[in-house]
Amino acid sequence: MDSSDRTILVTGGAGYIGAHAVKALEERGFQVIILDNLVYGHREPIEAHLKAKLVVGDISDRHVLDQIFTGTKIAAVMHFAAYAYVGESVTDPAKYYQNNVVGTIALLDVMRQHGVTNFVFSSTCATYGNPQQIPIDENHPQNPINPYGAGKLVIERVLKDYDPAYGLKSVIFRYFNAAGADPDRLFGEDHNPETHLIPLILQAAAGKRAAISVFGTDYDTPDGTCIRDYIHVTDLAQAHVLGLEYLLKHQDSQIFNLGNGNGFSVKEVIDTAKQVTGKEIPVEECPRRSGDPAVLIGSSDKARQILGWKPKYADLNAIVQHAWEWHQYRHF
Ligand SMILES: NC(=O)c1ccc[n+]([C@@H]2O[C@H](COP(=O)([O-])OP(=O)(O)OC[C@H]3O[C@@H](n4cnc5c(N)ncnc54)[C@H](O)[C@@H]3O)[C@@H](O)[C@H]2O)c1
Ligand SMILES: O=c1ccn([C@@H]2O[C@H](COP(=O)(O)OP(=O)(O)O[C@H]3O[C@H](CO)[C@H](O)[C@H](O)[C@H]3O)[C@@H](O)[C@H]2O)c(=O)[nH]1
Repeated sequence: MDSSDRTILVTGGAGYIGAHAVKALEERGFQVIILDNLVYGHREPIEAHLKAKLVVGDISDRHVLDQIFTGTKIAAVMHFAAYAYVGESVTDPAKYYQNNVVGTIALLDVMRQHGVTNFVFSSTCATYGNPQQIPIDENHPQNPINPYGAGKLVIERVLKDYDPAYGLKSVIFRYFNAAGADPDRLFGEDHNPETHLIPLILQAAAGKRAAISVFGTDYDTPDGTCIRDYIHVTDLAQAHVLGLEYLLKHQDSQIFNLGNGNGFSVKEVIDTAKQVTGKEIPVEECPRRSGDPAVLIGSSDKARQILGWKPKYADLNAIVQHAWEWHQYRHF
């Protein structure tokens, strides 16, 4: 790999996980072009804190993609761009299949035309559906229970078929619950609307919302609330750099879970946030949210063994602490 082979196209790089990944790529000496339509992404922190060139455009815009691939030799595409609201995917599945499936296939078509054959894909533990055993490893059956997970699974299948047919090599990451923020406070989780547990708890701690709703207290878990595997976004970003380097070196398609292998209940996350923030966090007990499995915990042994990935911030305290610092000190 010479220096001209170190430019990576990062779609969705102005979003939550994408921005952290671009930071990690730049720290590792990669050049980055971000393609983001800014429907959910944020321009300001990208332009303030990253060297990457931001192209504002859509993954399904063939013209924009042609310009990017013609202008620069792209070693790989890291594909974060997608819609990611599970609930909305149930009420408006067309929006999800159009963007996450049709849009991704359009991107893959243009890559093929330009001879770009390395692809890193953001998949999700939502492709597994209701777990048959815990922890979930990569061989667990995949039976998604919502259109968001189903669409991600379609792309996993497309990638499986494109490898032998077109030589398209991919690393697929199935994330568990991405959380936390950049320890240097440059980026954080800034979804609008926000649906994820930790940022909503911190909004309640900051007095920006009246209370945190706890969706279900009658699950078959020790305290009756759902258990999830929270993974620090900086550790996710690091895994992407390792996955990319593995792909470029070995030209070998792989699938990896990314989680910590530890589960925390909703009540435990709220208790941790109380300790970290020193604030009262009003709680409102609510009915279950439809489609939520009681427990989701992943085994990431494969990523540890093959990629040498070691999460640096596996402790829930650090995850919540970094998220809280970013909430308090954010500039944008
Ligand atoms: N957040 C999680 O816990 C989680 C878990 C599993 C998988 N994922 C996946 O990780 C990826 C990133 O998630 P995130 O939480 O950072 O979401 P995000 O919404 O913060 O980032 C997605 C980015 O993609 C951009 N985008 C969407 N559609 C686009 C299009 N057609 N063209 C160009 N840009 C487009 C958005 O503007 C946004 O900046 C997604 O693919 C998501 O499905 C996220
Ligand atoms: O206000 C809230 C928000 C969430 N929860 C609970 O907190 C847990 C975590 O919920 P999140 O919405 O933060 O995340 P999910 O577990 O729904 O995450 C799923 O959706 C994500 C997409 O946003 C990713 O795909 C991820 O891999 C997938 O597990 C769930 O038990 C949920 O019921 C609450 O009790 N109150």
